[in-house]
Amino acid sequence: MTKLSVNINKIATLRNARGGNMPNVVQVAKDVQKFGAQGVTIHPRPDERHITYQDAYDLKPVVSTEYNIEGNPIEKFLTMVLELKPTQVTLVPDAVDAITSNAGWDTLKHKAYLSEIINECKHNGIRTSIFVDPDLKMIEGAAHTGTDRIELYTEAFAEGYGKGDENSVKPYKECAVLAHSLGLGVNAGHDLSLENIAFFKNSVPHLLEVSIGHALICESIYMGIENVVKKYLQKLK
Ligand SMILES: CC(=O)[C@@H](O)[C@H](O)COP(=O)(O)O
Ligand SMILES: NCC(=O)COP(=O)(O)O
Repeated sequence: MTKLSVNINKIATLRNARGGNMPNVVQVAKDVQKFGAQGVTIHPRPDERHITYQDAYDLKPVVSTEYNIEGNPIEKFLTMVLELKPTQVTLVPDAVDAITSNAGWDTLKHKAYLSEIINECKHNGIRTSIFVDPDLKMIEGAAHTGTDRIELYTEAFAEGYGKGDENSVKPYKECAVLAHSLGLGVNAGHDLSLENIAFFKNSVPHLLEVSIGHALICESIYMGIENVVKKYLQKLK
């Protein structure tokens, strides 16, 4: 079984459009867990354009499943993570002005930097994961940082698969096999959807967790969030 962690960034995007509290991100986090999701993911960005740092604190008491906080480990982010002690922190090298995450870490170039942060998080009882492109060299580099897990950046797969190229999953399969052999847990995320998740899950071994947000919320507009969460759970069995 692969766990589903629902990324609720887009619920906050909608809320922020009017400045009130509708939809309520805390209530949505409670509900997706009630519908069966095994985790809640947030990715607060420095400009707080969707999930805010305050949301991260407000969500802590209601996330009874796995709480996964993603982000670039700038000082403010790291302070918050060390205070909140979520189940998992996923380190993502996103630029301040990036519209969304668009690359994984260069784990060779940033080995010392990542190792230091990972060590600190692990000392505080937080599981660590680092966002990486499906590149065998980056997986080997990740193993040398001491991280518990990697998160495979799945945009290239989603794009290729969407155009009918089933071979786009091959590098992910190879990276997952290597990561597992090196003792790393394997997560994945970005642009996964009801269209591509079953193929990805059935092709990539050792997949512990997927975090899905953008497509899941879009699909929920038409099908309802309870129904959509349950459809993902069915495909991830
Ligand atoms: C790390 C990652 O893959 C992202 O998908 C991210 O967590 C989503 O962030 P946005 O909601 O800001 O696009
Ligand atoms: N880590 C990926 C994530 O949380 C959600 O990405 P997306 O489904 O919003 O592209």
